[in-house]
Amino acid sequence: MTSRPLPDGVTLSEREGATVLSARTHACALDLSLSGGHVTSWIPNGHDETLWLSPLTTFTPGHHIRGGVPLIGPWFGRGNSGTEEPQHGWFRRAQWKLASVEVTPDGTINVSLDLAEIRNYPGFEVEAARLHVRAGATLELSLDVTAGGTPLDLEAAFHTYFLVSDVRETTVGGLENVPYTDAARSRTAGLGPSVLRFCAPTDLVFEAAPPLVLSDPGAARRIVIDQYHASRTVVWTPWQSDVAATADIPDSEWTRFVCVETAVSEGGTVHLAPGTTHTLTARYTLEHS
Ligand SMILES: O=P(O)(O)OC[C@H]1O[C@@H](O)[C@H](O)[C@@H](O)[C@@H]1O
Repeated sequence: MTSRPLPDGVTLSEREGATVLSARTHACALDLSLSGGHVTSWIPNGHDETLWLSPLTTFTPGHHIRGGVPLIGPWFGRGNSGTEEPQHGWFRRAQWKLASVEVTPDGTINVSLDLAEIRNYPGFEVEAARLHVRAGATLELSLDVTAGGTPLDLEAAFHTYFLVSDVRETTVGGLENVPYTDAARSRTAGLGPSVLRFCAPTDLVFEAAPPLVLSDPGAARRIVIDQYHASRTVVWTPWQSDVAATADIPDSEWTRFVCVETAVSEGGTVHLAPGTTHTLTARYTLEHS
């Protein structure tokens, strides 16, 4: 961004070498790191924290942050080939730069970040990417990805870690009869239940991205998840049995989050002609229940 002054309530600070933007307005509090283009906290006025952030995470540039909203792309997991490195692509490890920030009279914060570090991997030529964050009573995230000079089979996701009081009590509605593959169980196929509950490690890839409701009765709240230009919803929790496999999640924290990911991935790839752009959007709205 130019050297224009930041709006009232918006500050930039440094954490472990990363630049962190914090905004405090009468509509919400928002924190995001320019390393990874990563939203780490959103607290709409009248509610508690929405996003889980690992107490063991690092913000160090070049690594990825555990928790918040990791930006996945330009491939998901190990990609269509099954062999891409690093896992979940490089957007979440790259440096992003502040393109603009404004606060509207109602306290909504609009931030745009541009991908500042294009990495070259054969078959994944990215010309540009921009993240738009609109945070107030709702949080809306849009990721524009533009293909480079060759066609791009794009995979991308908002890999959002929602803070819940207990994953064992948490449910997800909106996936009834949606076909899924179960990545935790040899990719067996199934159909989503009317209400998805958690009782084991879960890694379900649903073949649609409908509106969802994440219910957290312990916190007496619901989170409405609206998804646009997405083809997949991924629901993940390592559960108690698998949490130790992820070094930057304390073993005791497994009950405290569930990932509901708005994605174009795993059979739902977007085929982009050179120079064309796809925009993936997720919007979160909190309701007291
Ligand atoms: O540890 P990572 O790379 O952030 O991935 C966490 C999880 O992310 C999910 O999206 C995947 O479906 C899981 O298979 C994976 O374990």
